[in-house]
Amino acid sequence: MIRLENVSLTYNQANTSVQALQNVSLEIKTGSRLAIIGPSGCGKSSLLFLIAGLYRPTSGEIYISGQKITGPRQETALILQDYGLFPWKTVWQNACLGLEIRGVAPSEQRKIVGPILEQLGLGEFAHHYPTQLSGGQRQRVAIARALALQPDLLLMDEPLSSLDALTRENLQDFLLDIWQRHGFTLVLVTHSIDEAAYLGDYIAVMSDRPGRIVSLVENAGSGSKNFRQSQHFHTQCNNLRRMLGVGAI
Ligand SMILES: Nc1ncnc2c1ncn2[C@@H]1O[C@H](COP(=O)(O)OP(=O)(O)OP(=O)(O)O)[C@@H](O)[C@H]1O
Repeated sequence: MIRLENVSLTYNQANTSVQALQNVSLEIKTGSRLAIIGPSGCGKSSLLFLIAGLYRPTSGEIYISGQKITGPRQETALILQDYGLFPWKTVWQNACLGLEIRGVAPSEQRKIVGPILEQLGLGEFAHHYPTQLSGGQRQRVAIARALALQPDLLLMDEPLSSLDALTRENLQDFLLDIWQRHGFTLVLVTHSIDEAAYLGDYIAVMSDRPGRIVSLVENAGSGSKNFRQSQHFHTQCNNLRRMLGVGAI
């Protein structure tokens, strides 16, 4: 269980202060998929960085499995929008990076990363560089790098936003598949109403800045591949659209 208790965050800079989040309280069940959606600048990424332990709340507390978060934890993986791949490293080297930083021996890295690249359909691209890959393949390398760390919590910030619609839908299915196989908790920030409704078994809808959770929507039925074609999916998208206000994001 991930628990946020009255979390607020204010960025203080030289002469200005910006309150990004205000009294966010939220419980995320272990093994669930939470999609966070809200207007641009409402504090979604900030919330993700707080859960990752990269930022500290100005007030309030965050607990993961009962442990108060005071910094990054080994079992949390974070994937950013630009994927964070090093262009001068191959797919294999990029996928091994997290393990290398943790000092895992190369022989062990091979045992962990080999099967993951195969599973993600990247086996034959192991010696390619990121510039030689499509956007969808790059995203899968970033996922491979995260999975190599065997996370129990995967945080993703707008992971699919730069991809074309078809690749995006394929990767959404792919993400569900990976989630089913690996059983981590998934917390995903997205601008896309469809994506939130397709991927989240819970959807946290945020207000304008300072961001608050205005609604936590249960999204029964999501997680199956034919959900996108269902009436329930379209109803859910319309509900979210109403909550966010047309043109709000
Ligand atoms: N490091 C920072 N220093 C100062 N202000 C920041 C910092 N990071 C974010 N902010 C401000 O905090 C607010 C929330 O930003 P954040 O990136 O969390 O929002 P977001 O909902 O993820 O935005 P978007 O949907 O546009 O990506 C914004 O007003 C932003 O300008």
